[in-house]
Amino acid sequence: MSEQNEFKKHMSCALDIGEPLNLLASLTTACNEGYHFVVTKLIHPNHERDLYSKDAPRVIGRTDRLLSSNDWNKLIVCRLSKQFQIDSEIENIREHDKKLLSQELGFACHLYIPAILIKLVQRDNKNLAHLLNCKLQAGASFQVWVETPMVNPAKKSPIVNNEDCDDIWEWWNDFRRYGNYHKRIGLALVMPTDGCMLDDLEIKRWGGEPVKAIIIPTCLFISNQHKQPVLPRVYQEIIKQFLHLDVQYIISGPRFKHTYQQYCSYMGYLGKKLYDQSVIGEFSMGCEDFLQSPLQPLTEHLETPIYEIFEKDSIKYVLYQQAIEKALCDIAKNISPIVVIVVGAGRGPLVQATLNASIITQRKVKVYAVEKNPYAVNTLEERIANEWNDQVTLFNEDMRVCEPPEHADILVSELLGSFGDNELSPECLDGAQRFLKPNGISIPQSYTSYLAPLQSIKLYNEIGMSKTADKTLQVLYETPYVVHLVNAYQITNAKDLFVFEHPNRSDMIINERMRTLKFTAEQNCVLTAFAGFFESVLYKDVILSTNPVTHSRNMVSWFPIMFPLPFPVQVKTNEQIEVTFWRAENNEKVWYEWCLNSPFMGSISNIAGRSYFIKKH
Ligand SMILES: C[S@@+](CC[C@H](N)C(=O)[O-])C[C@H]1O[C@@H](n2cnc3c(N)ncnc32)[C@H](O)[C@@H]1O
Repeated sequence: MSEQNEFKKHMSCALDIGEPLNLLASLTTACNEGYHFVVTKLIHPNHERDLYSKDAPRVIGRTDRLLSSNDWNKLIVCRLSKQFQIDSEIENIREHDKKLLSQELGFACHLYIPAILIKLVQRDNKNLAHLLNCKLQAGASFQVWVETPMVNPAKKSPIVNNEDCDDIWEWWNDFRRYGNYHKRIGLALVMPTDGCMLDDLEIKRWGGEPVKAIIIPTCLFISNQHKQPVLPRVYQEIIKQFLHLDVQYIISGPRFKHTYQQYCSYMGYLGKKLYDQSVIGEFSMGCEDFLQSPLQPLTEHLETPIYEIFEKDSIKYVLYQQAIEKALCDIAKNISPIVVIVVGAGRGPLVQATLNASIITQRKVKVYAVEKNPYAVNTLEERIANEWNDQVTLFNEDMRVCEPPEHADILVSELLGSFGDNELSPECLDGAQRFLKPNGISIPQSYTSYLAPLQSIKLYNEIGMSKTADKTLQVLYETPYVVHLVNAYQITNAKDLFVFEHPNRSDMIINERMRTLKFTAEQNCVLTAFAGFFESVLYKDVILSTNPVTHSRNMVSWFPIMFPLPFPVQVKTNEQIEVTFWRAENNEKVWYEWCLNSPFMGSISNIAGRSYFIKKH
């Protein structure tokens, strides 16, 4: 494991030190106990502020010389001194609190505090949103962490009926909508003190929100047999859901049977334990929510690191080998050797899988490898000479024009992109099937793209932030991205979209497609994009899948593809999300277009492939 991964395994933990009289002493103690930063009130409890009387003290809080600016910026997250009623209907209260809050936010800016914590105490927080967004617009550098219970506390009250019991997510959703989903407004979720109240759907939706911190009340810790603090399994499961998000953990509340140091070292231990349990994590660590352009292997030669990553995914090759074994067994016994042509052979793993399958099934094979990348061919030449004893014949050509000396019983390829057909597997295999015998087998036999509606405010913002001089926002929001989705909520299960079968024996081969899909939202949420996956039938019952519900276990080769929407769309429970997708082509290129029909009628994204397309040559 790389050093960076080791580093990522470390949970960043903060201690909520309340309102200490001696900030420096409390900070030093917390740091010595292993905490990375502290949460405290910015305003010293001894400083009562009065904005109206003439001889009111001018002192706002502690002197900034108490800490270096670097320490203020790295070690202190602030709570506001009180719950400001800036959305009060009473003007005097509203204006008074607005002045105090403005002063406090100004002081936070002055100190270069990295984040401030605020609480929402009612549904309507328009004025608070207005003030905070003004500060952010005016250049305030802090993040705003909205402290929100994971479960609405009102839900637990026997006297509140369901209609009165607003979903706390709605408060948050309204608040950040006022600020147009500002990238510096995030969440500090408070762990429920009654774990059973949290349902799976709610947790998943929080997973698609910009969660910056998780607050763990000290009352949640219990003692293990060594009298050390531990979190009950139900809370560990919650932490697991947020493990790969970049969140900080804040320990808050009085200590009971344990020391704050013990809480901190337990969190360190828990982080390591949970990371060690997540198998997929090791491969994809460091790629979380990172927007990548889909590969164009047809027109751009892949490089060594990419082939290396492919080849690390043993599961993919195990599945291919199983499919080749089954296909070899199905070929008539009188055919020997069986001609297998591996098209797009890369550095040879599927050639190797074919030779392995030949040994296992005891069916003699003659293998041709077709690869257009001259640098990968270099490797294939070396393997033919040193590993494969001239059992393999190589063609350094495009499969669409290559003329092998004999026709194939089996045509093996892996030209699949994150959306199945998006690296032009259909076009390549349609070109290559000329040299497949009339009853020959293609592995894969088919692949189907899958689509699911997605909520990810983080990724929505990331796209906007990737703006450069040569890419307009319109281009960025109608380009698909390959992305390891972490800070995202898949709103419903994916549905199948486009199917491609090989060999394609129809008289007229058409790889253009158009289809409309409908999904039903299970809860109120925000639609920001569509996620794309694929399922491929390699041969008979050997399936390779990236669709979450059928995902090939431990396979890591493909991250999902994401088709963004130009702006977030609010969706209500049971509302229909309807989208139309096109796969279109001309002589030069293939591209997708997509259009939201419901709950909001959008315009067509990527018309004529103006922002994104896949080159054919
Ligand atoms: C996704 S990689 C798979 C490589 C290898 N088979 C594996 O599984 O690791 C696809 C390979 O097909 C090659 N390729 C793509 N289109 C091709 C074409 N039209 N003709 C020949 N090779 C092609 C690429 O250069 C690349 O090496």
